[in-house]
Amino acid sequence: MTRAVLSLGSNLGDRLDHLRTAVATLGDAVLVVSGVYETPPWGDPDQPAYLNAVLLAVDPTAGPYDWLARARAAERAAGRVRDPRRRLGPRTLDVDVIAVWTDDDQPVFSDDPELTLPHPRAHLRAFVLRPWIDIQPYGQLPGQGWLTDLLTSGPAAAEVPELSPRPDLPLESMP
Ligand SMILES: Nc1ncnc2c1ncn2[C@@H]1O[C@H](COP(=O)(O)OP(=O)(O)OP(=O)(O)O)[C@@H](O)[C@H]1O
Ligand SMILES: Nc1nc2c(c(=O)[nH]1)N=C(CO)CN2
Repeated sequence: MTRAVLSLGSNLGDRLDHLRTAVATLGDAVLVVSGVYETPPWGDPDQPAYLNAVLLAVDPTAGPYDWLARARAAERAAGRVRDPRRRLGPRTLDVDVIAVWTDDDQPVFSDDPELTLPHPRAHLRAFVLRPWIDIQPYGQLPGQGWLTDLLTSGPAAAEVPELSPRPDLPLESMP
């Protein structure tokens, strides 16, 4: 399995630093990183605004569960503490596995609660789709369709105007 789209989110502490920790932890597998967006909290409104970004990672040796393990390692590196009473509550870093493709470019589908693929709520989240389309303008969310369609007429479309691009917060260091 080679290719994965991962989403990054942070709304506690030094948010940009936490996103950078995720990119650094994923290391050489990272192919391209989106710009950063400031986004209102989704699903649990009583918490600070998030910084969100999406990245495309490639590693011929990584299977789907390796991407999950790397996502969890990045969250640990950013000191994430889980609050079991608040599933969508604030966090230093959240790294979700949005979708994975095999060597021959076939999307992976899984209904394992430990790793559901594609991520079951990705199509509802402008904070995932908007940064993703920056790095893959012709991208598709497997099982849901074109990113362009999801962003213009899907359930996430209404939230797009609430996202603020933050070009002043680059995730990757300039050459
Ligand atoms: N595609 C996926 N990416 C990340 N975690 C997943 C995925 N599918 C299932 N999980 C499982 O979801 C559980 C909860 O993960 P987490 O606490 O990061 O959820 P969350 O980020 O708060 O909520 P959401 O999944 O809605 O973004 C984890 O135990 C993980 O194994
Ligand atoms: N804007 C925004 N809202 C969220 C986010 C997130 O990354 N961005 N993550 C959540 C839990 O996964 C819950 N709500």
